[in-house]
Amino acid sequence: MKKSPLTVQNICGNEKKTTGKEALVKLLRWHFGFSDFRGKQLEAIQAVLSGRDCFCLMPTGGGKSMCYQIPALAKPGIVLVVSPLIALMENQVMALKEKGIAAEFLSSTQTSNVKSKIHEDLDSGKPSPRLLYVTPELIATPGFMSKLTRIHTRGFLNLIAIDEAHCISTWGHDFRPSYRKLSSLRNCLPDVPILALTATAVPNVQKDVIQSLCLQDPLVLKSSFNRSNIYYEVRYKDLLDDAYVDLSSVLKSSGDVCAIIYCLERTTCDGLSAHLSKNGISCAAYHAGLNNKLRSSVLDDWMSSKIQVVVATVAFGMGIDRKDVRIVCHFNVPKSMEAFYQESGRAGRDQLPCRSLLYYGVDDRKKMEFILRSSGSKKSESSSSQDGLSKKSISDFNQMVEYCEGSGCRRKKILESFGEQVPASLCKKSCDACKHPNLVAKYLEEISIICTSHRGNGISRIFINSSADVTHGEQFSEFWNRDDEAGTSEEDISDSDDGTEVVKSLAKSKLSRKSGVNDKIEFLQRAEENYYRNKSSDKQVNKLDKNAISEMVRESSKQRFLNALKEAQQRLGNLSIELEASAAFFENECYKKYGKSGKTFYYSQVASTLRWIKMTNSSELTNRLLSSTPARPENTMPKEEHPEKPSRLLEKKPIKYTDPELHSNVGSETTMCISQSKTQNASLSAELLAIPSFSEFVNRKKTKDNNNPCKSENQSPHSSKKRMRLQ
Ligand SMILES: Nc1ncnc2c1ncn2[C@@H]1O[C@H](COP(=O)(O)OP(=O)(O)OP(=O)(O)O)[C@@H](O)[C@H]1O
Ligand SMILES: [Mg+2]
Repeated sequence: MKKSPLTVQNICGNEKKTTGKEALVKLLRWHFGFSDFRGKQLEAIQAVLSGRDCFCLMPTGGGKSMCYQIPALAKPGIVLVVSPLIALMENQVMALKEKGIAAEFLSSTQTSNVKSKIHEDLDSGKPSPRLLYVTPELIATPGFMSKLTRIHTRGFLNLIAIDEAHCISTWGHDFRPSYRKLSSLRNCLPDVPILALTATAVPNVQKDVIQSLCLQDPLVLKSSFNRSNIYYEVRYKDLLDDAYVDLSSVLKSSGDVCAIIYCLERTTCDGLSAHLSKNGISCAAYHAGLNNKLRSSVLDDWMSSKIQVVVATVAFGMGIDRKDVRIVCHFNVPKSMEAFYQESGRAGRDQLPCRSLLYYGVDDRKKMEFILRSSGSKKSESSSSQDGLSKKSISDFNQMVEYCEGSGCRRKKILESFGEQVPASLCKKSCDACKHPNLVAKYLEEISIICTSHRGNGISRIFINSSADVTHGEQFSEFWNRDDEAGTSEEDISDSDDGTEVVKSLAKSKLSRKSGVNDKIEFLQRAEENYYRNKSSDKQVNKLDKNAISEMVRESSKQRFLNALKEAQQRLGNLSIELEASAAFFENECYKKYGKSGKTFYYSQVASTLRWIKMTNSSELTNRLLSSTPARPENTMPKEEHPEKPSRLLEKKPIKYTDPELHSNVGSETTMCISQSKTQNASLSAELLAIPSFSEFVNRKKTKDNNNPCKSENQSPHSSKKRMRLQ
């Protein structure tokens, strides 16, 4: 229901009282129905109403818009709002109009008829909009700047609000060159207060924003970045049989909840959206490849709950405000912690519990690294200062990798990346690493095996596959910074810019064939697209690939076994074993078991065997090496698979030792002299303990540590580190 406008003058009749809390709360209740201000809203509002500049850092969903919407209602005149996305402006203006608040926006998407009506109104003796939303590009045009100056001279311009102000900083994660031109606002309109708002600014970005906008003695308001109602979780694609199926069942089991799924590429959006729809989930794709009409209709349908799930590229980002988003899923790893924070911040804006789910894949990581490096070389070609930026984007991305691959509280990692030091207890088990530490430690162990094997591979697989023909790819990612924006024309700006930029940059490199570097980049971009297109186009091959354990992975596992055995040898003192052959033996055991199950099973076997080696005692280890695995006909096993028979794994000289640990395991006091006789092997193998599963391992370990605290303190640094991770 629309309400008639209420100004502070109506309430108080007295200009002096208009910035008092009581009057402002009345405005808030009347127009927005909220009982009180949140966080630092009131301080920001009072500062700007008193004519002071203000820099306001509030978390995503914290209510920054209110900091300029209330001032717009408190005084006659106009609040100018600079916003980076047309979709965002449209959205806010529509919501304000529904509340009976006069608001307009100016953008290239409007018809000239609509635009000229707004301009006429602005030129009139009494302009009607209380809030006028514009793009930074429009501000940069001389015509519009003189219009603003005229409005100001007539005493109608109360405040300039720069929303998503981090876009002004080249160090910000979503830099927009057009934002830099906003510095002219202070020169042309020196006495109009400026309010800069952002949710994502590390300290040097904050400084940059304040300097670039020439804020004078601003009131700096900072709130914690913590989004306590978001539960953070990472799922590992490499450990899942099918991430599509997994996501689909997560969504189904969560009920018909509202969700945003972010993907790197448009083709993934389309494919995933089709998959989810087939599984009965109400969803649609949203990306820059769709025309404006279709995009608006998807946004409208989603905002009005006609559809619950949007599968989108980052074109669907900053400022999107549907209150009841319960799940934000990143189906590909984002490029930086700031981007991740912004996007996951779309969840739970009603302050109710919600979930951030990130699907992390080692291939995705490699792909992002590749793109960041390629875009870095492209940039450094034009300007050496860009080189620093490309290094920065890689180090920004590394924070995201650490978020996924590192152990410890995810919330703490997010907050620390913004320079906020917090105790781990702050999380209150609201991330997977705090809630299920053992499980997450297990996943991380398995992932580290996969990562090692990828590292062993040297340069990205993309390069290996890049000899394929050049594709005229339609598969674009939309995460690029917007620093390639071509001109200052307002026409350049829309929320589809991301996609346009990629098209432009590809086109550019096509044109400048003379440049060797450009050629290379173009080739690599295409090769990369080709690689991923091929990868997703052939489902059959894909399925086979998914379960294949490459020689490289096997080699890397052997290497890990070798390292673990070396450590065990040091830890256990007098253990004489053939290291290389034993490593091959353990790897082969895992590989044979994998034959029966999937790739995940292999990784999990390798991980649990490694854990076992790291914690086991001499006798268990020796017995394991002496044991024959159940006989397998010689001809079914390729020779190179099992180069060493178990009997050759122990060094030739007999070792005499007494191990008290063995007593508890085999139930009798044993002083044993190992020989390699087959008979003896057979009798020993009957007494062998199986390599424990992960939960058995943890429980056994807990019991051991409880029984013998001194011993656990004396363990090697490596095992103590692991113990910390498991607890
Ligand atoms: N004082 C308040 N009490 C209750 N709800 C509020 C209050 N202020 C704002 N909100 C609501 O909080 C939600 C988030 O507000 P808003 O869109 O302004 O967040 P934001 O800080 O701009 O976030 P982002 O950085 O993600 O754009 C909105 O739905 C808004 O209506
Ligand atoms: Mg906002």
